[in-house]
Formats: sequence, structure tokens, C-alpha cells
Amino acid sequence: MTVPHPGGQLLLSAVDLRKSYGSTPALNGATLHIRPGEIVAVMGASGSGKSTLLHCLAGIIRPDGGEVRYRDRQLGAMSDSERSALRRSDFGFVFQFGQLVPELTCLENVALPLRLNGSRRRDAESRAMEWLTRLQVADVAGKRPGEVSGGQGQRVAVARALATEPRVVFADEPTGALDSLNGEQVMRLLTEAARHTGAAVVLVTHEARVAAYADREVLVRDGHVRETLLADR
Ligand SMILES: Nc1ncnc2c1ncn2[C@@H]1O[C@H](COP(=O)(O)OP(=O)(O)OP(=O)(O)O)[C@@H](O)[C@H]1O
Repeated sequence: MTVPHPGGQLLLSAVDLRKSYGSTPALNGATLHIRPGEIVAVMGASGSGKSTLLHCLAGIIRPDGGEVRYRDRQLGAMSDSERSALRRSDFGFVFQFGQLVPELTCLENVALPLRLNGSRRRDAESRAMEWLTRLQVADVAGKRPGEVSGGQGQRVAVARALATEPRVVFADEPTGALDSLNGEQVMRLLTEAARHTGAAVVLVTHEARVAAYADREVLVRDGHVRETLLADR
């Protein structure tokens, strides 16, 4: 299949994605193009297919049909280990809950992906500390995730997602468990950090207030990407 080119350089594209869970359709011909450094909010009602689209884009689940292309590579043509390596080197993830390893300190959590990518402990921890400082949570470096607030934990999770300087950050309801003040702060710091490193962000949210931090909003409805609102912010 030829990927229709919407103009400009593309980083990540989903074209005509289809995915069902048993007899439940989740994606029904979803197409979405992401450019380098672009922050895109994926909105839509509960059950519309937003998370499934994000998981397909990130190579976490395989669509039943259609294709996902990252730079010049088709994710469906890669082996599981190639896709895992790509996720570690080029993608970062922020979820709503439970993403930090409870036994590790916040510093060790942020250093972990750097260690997995081959950095030595001392280098990984010093980079992790820089990221905790940028996310304004340096003071919790030595604490375990269970000892910090929800907002602090999410900022640690953002530091961890960005520490490897990924090209794409996938964020699935990253503020869903936070009050509005903490949610705003996490979104401001996440988008500032992504703009600093040039990472694109695919942000799943159902909150307009959160989507307002994006360059562009798309709406998922019944497994299609129905509408693109170019919000020239
Ligand atoms: N693992 C699964 N097994 C079975 N059905 C699933 C699974 N994951 C998603 N679904 C179904 O697929 C459809 C799309 O789900 P998805 O989680 O992608 O939507 P969503 O827009 O992210 O929803 P929410 O906003 O509630 O998180 C829904 O009907 C959902 O019930």
C-alpha cells in the first residue's frame, strides 16, 4: 500500500488501521500522520479506539490490517525484538498509573531506561538527576514512588520517558489521575521538555484543557480518525 503523503516530512504514520478484539471492533480504517516534533492530541469518547490507536502506533499491538510506518520502516515488517529495540531507543511512554518500578528510587527509575540502553550507572544517574531537576522533582530523587504525591510521580514518569531523548513520546491520559493544578503542571513540563528535545508527542486525552497544550487535535470516533482541527497555536 502507498502511504498518502499529506505534505511535509513525516515521522510516524498510521494508514487505514483495522483492529478488533474478538467481535469488538476497535479501529476501523484509522489514518493519522505525525510530523517530527509535533504535539498531537488524540481525543474521543470512551471506547472510541484512542488507546488502541496509540498502542498500534507504538508497535505494542499489531493491527489486523493497514500499516504503521516510522521514518522509512514499516513496523509490521519488523521482528518482535527489532520493535522492542526501536521502542527502547526512539520511543518514550507516559501512562496514567503504575508505571514506575516501586522497589526503585525515583532517580533509579529515571536512570533505568538509560541503563537498559547501555549507559554506565554513574552517567545514567547524573543524566537522570538533570531530568528530575528539569521536571522540578529533584527533591524526590532518593524516595520510592510510594512515598511521593501523584503529581510528583507523574513528573518522575515524564522525566523517565524523556531521559533517553526519544523521537516520539506516547502519553495515554497522563493527567487522568491528577487534580487540575497538577495536571496543568505536568502538561506544561511535558510539552516544554518535548519541545526542548524536539520529540513528537502523541497525547491521548478526553480533556480539552489537556489537549490545549497540543499543536493539533484529532478526534477518534467509532475507530476512525474523523476530524482534524488545525489549531494554529
Ligand atoms: N484487550 C481488549 N479486549 C477486548 N476488547 C478491548 C480490549 N481493549 C479495548 N477493547 C475494546 O475496543 C474498543 C476500543 O477501546 P480503546 O481502549 O482503544 O478505546 P479508548 O478510546 O482508548 O477508550 P477509553 O477512553 O475508555 O480508554 C472498546 O470497545 C473496548 O471495549
